[in-house]
Amino acid sequence: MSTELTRNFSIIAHIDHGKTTLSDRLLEYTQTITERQQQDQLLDAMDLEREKGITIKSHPVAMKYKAKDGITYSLNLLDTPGHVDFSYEVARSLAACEGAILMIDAAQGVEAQTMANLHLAMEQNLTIIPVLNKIDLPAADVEKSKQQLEDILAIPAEEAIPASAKNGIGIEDILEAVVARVPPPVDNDDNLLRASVFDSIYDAFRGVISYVRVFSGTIKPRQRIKLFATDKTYEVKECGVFTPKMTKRDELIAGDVGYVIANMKSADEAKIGDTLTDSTHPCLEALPGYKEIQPMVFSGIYPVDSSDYENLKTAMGKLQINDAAFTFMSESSSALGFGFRCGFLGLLHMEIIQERLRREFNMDVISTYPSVIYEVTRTNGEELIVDNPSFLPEAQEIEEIREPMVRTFIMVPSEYIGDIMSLVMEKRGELTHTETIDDTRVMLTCELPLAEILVDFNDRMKSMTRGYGSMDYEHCGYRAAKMVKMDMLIAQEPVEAFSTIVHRDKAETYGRQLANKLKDVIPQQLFVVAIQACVGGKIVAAERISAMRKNVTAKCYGGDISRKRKLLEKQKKGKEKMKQFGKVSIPQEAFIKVLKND
Ligand SMILES: Nc1nc2c(ncn2[C@@H]2O[C@H](COP(=O)(O)OP(=O)(O)OP(=O)(O)O)[C@@H](O)[C@H]2O)c(=O)[nH]1
Repeated sequence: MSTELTRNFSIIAHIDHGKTTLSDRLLEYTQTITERQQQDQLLDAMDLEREKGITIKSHPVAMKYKAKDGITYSLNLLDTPGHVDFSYEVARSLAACEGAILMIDAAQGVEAQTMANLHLAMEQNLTIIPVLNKIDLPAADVEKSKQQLEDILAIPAEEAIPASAKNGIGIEDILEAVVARVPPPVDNDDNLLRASVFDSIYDAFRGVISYVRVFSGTIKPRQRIKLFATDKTYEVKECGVFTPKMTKRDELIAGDVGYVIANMKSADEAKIGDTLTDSTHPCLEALPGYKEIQPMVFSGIYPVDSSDYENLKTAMGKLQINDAAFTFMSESSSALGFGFRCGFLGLLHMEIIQERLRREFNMDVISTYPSVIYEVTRTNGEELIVDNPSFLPEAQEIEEIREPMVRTFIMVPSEYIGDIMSLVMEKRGELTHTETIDDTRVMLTCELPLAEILVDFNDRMKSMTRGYGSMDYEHCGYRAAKMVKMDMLIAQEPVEAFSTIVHRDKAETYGRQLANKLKDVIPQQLFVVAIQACVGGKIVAAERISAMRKNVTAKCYGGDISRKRKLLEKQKKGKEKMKQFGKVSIPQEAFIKVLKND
């Protein structure tokens, strides 16, 4: 079967540049959906996506388009998430395409994520169609955006298509460009089935649904298929395409983008990036690019009320079914009780999971300070991966610790360069490249430790630049660093919920901040309590809480025994909510306050 009339493409853009609006307009123009079916931003199906205004999951859709040459083409559009946490999904979706529409808001110009997403598309050798969107806005400056295309992205300005996704301007030009410029898929002539799984979801009624791009051969119901990563075989129950609703087809052929339902039990059996083939006539090699998604950021999530543990576990299980990138395993902490160690793709992903636990499952949770993954070489040559400070070996057993680094693109108005550079220095980063974007803006490329941008980097960059800065990052390997484990001792007892892995040069400052906070939240005891931040047995910061004798019955002179007893009862109850660390009792709220504040 010929793939001559098929075009597979994605839309990539900086957040808010109009990707979802353009997708909707393309569906409307090709009459894939009627205007009546059309709701605003149809492709962003999840509630949270709508609320946050960002696309999280990729949604493919098949369209028929009768071009000016009179021929009807099959167009497959793969929507991609805009945020860097999900760049793995962007890369997978792009691998299923031959072309990409690069959208640029003509009022804003090229932004940090425009660059990052364009790099991903160029790595896959895709044909790029630049679209200058929002030309209806008075602030739109098409000429300036064209100049930026040439200067920054090295894309010829005459290739750009001016458009307004909102008002439906330029839509036909975009579709014509897709047909004319994006090459049709190349069919492998051995006819063996090769399909790449670029997403999989779990549906309560239909089980696991794998989103696939067929590169060669065909998929049909009742065919036996095999997945490369697991070597497991399945029988195809149904296959079809997205219109955007799932629509059954008799077969999927080379070049098609669609879905396959086989008898799979859980979403992680159909791993994203895996290759699917026929089990009786398999292809010999998997398609390139199979890679497990690795969570980059870890944090403990604990139920505030310990009786919610089982409910929390069930809720996390449900979330994981549709989000293979989220991982969790049980862990316990003497301070927080039983909970889970969770892995995320990045901070936004972490925020989304926490928010969904609260909203969709009504869970009141507390999460510990986020940590990255460290690579550790022991003095005996053994290699370790450490995502939890408690598992870091003793300092004398460590030969080297390496931390994950990110290449960060920061686009800011020129007058803020100085401020941003000091922020980057403070965060142990290095400026590697500066480029002038236009007469008012520059783009700084920096290398920074991931751990340093986790918490407040983006917020501080935004407030420093009064909201005019934008940033994006990509992972760029590991680098050796002087990392140490810092313990907090309260009355000489280490409290592991507060242990962290920090850079040696920052241990004092961080230790002082934490000791100070703890001093405010730990109640006075009957004796002096020392709070000490300790690195390798050496105290780097300390605070003390003075002693107090809290005699709750002092005011009850005379013989009011029942009142006295009541007060003592009350005091006892209060104690139950405390956690005992050696001689000191710390109330649960103290942990929540310290950990939540960070
Ligand atoms: N004036 C104007 N506004 C537009 C146009 N296209 C999109 N918008 C608006 O820009 C905002 C962002 O558009 P979206 O389509 O959600 O952007 P997106 O790129 O899909 O965003 P993410 O899904 O977060 O990556 C919305 O408020 C749109 O209504 C346009 O051509 N003109």
